[in-house]
Amino acid sequence: MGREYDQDTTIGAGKLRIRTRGRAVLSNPMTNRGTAFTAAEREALEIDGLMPTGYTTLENQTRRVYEQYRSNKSMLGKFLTLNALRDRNEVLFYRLLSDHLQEMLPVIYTPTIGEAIERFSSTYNRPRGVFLSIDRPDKMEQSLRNYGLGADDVDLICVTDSEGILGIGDQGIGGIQIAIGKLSVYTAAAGIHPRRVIPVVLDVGTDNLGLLSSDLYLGEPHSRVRGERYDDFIAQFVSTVTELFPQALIHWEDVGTANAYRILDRYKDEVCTFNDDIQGTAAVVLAALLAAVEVTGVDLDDHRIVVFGAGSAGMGIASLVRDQMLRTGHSETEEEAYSRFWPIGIQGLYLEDDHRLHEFQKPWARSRTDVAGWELERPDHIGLMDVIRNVRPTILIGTSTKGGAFTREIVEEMARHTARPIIFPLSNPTSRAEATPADLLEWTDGKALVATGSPFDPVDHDGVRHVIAQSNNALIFPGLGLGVAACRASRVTDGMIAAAAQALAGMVNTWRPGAPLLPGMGDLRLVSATVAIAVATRATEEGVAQRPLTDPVGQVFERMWQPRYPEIEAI
Ligand SMILES: NC(=O)C1=CN([C@@H]2O[C@H](COP(=O)(O)OP(=O)(O)OC[C@H]3O[C@@H](n4cnc5c(N)ncnc54)[C@H](O)[C@@H]3O)[C@@H](O)[C@H]2O)C=CC1
Ligand SMILES: CC(=O)C(=O)O
Ligand SMILES: [Mg+2]
Repeated sequence: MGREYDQDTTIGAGKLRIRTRGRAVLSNPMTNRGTAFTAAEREALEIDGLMPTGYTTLENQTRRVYEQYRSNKSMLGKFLTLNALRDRNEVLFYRLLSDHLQEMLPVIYTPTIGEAIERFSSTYNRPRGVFLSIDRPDKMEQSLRNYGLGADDVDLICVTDSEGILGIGDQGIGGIQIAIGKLSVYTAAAGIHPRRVIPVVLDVGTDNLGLLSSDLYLGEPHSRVRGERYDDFIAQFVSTVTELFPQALIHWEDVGTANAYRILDRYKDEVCTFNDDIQGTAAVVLAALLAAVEVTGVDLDDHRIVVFGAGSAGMGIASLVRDQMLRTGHSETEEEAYSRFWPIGIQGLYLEDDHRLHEFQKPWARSRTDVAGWELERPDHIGLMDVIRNVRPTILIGTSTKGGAFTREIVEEMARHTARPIIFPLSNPTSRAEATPADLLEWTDGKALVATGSPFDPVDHDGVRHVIAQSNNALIFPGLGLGVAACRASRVTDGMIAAAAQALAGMVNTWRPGAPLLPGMGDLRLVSATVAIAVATRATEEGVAQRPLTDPVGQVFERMWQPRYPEIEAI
């Protein structure tokens, strides 16, 4: 038996050929268009009489569902309303989202998605995505096939093992929502076709005791599997998806620190893959830093950078900034570039003899001689305040998950030694942000150059309106995915990540006091297309593009799916 419908998903919206009739047409979100079916379509699809006779255009439907959306009082209510709409009518969902991207991004993405993930099992009503259990490896291939997509039908697979969801840690099976959320952003921002993607959660258990002790928890009810069995499961996943969907880009999301770099290093030269928290974040933050550094008038190489929370995201940022210093600055050796960074984790400043450091963190650790003679608040611990006092940093990056860590005392101490302190509290969701922009601007008398991970309102200080850049990897990953799809890149190279950062940096204009350090989320479609063109161009230059790029602008725009009702043919 064939599928319920057929759609050419390779270019534009394509033509929708529908095989089913009657109520089945209305219960499939990809074929249903509610009262926007014309009289002729209603007759051909045998749905006459199954809805009111009135006809509504997509524009009017969008106005109607927007009113329904606005009537929700809570953010989670808005999230659930949007989810229900997507389950009814996917084109209408994306049309609404695209028309109100800036307003709705905080609902389908950070911060609201954090709450939706935490409450996944208790608010569950219908499945979306693929759930793969470590206890049933024999079912992996069939589960992926059951999703119903063929070898050439998939551009993107977003996968998480849920150990490090945003800043809220291990969320077990609920992590599927971050994969779904990221893929929604790919579609809304970059026009990746919603039927050419697969969200996946790798259920390897959870160490979250709250979830394990709940009767409603829907994941494997045991602690997180680690070691060889975990690695074998990841290897099986990578080989199964590359065999089933050879054109798909594998996007890793919110994998725990101990595994994120290992997985990336193991597979990045073998398959088309990237880690969003490490590489996507690095690219967006580099772009924001380049804008901030320009405002300070001090070369990037001459800044002293504290990375507070030097895990996946923090070390990814440091690596890309280091590469930028080596490529364009006056740092001649790696040692010189490394010497600009001061990484801090939960145990304090990273030191060379700290056996708790992961392999990827070791090159960043400071030597004991670097800190000899420092006056410390506590003799056995080098904390953030100690580093601020002794190093006098000019840039402070927060990727620690520790809400409120950048206190007034710390920020005032930093501001004492630098004219324009660059301070990026990047942790998500909002409750985890290391500081709020309003506080940072007040404590520095309007001098701080600020970017955040979750959205914040503008801040008025001393007659200047400071528009706060949201330095979130959402400004990068959609364009990266689109660029890879447009030229069929076989790998995601470091050069492609750097090209994405440079393209984004090129869109920033900071001449006006208080101007944001990055484009706004309302411009996400333009940003994503610009990033995609740069990525596809670099992939071609580096010889990893499998499709000739004769017309980069045309080839990228041609691939951007638009939320419109395609022409219908009843077959
Ligand atoms: N704005 C953006 O686009 C992105 C933001 N993030 C945010 O960054 C945060 C970290 O994410 P990942 O790097 O993926 O997590 P991770 O778990 O890999 O890294 C967290 C790091 O913070 C350190 N840390 C934890 N508690 C600390 C404390 N009290 N004091 C000092 N250091 C502490 C840990 O030692 C670890 O090195 C999350 O809140 C996440 O939402 C992550 C990716 C992108
Ligand atoms: C934005 C993102 O990827 C995170 O907070 O983990
Ligand atoms: Mg993430």
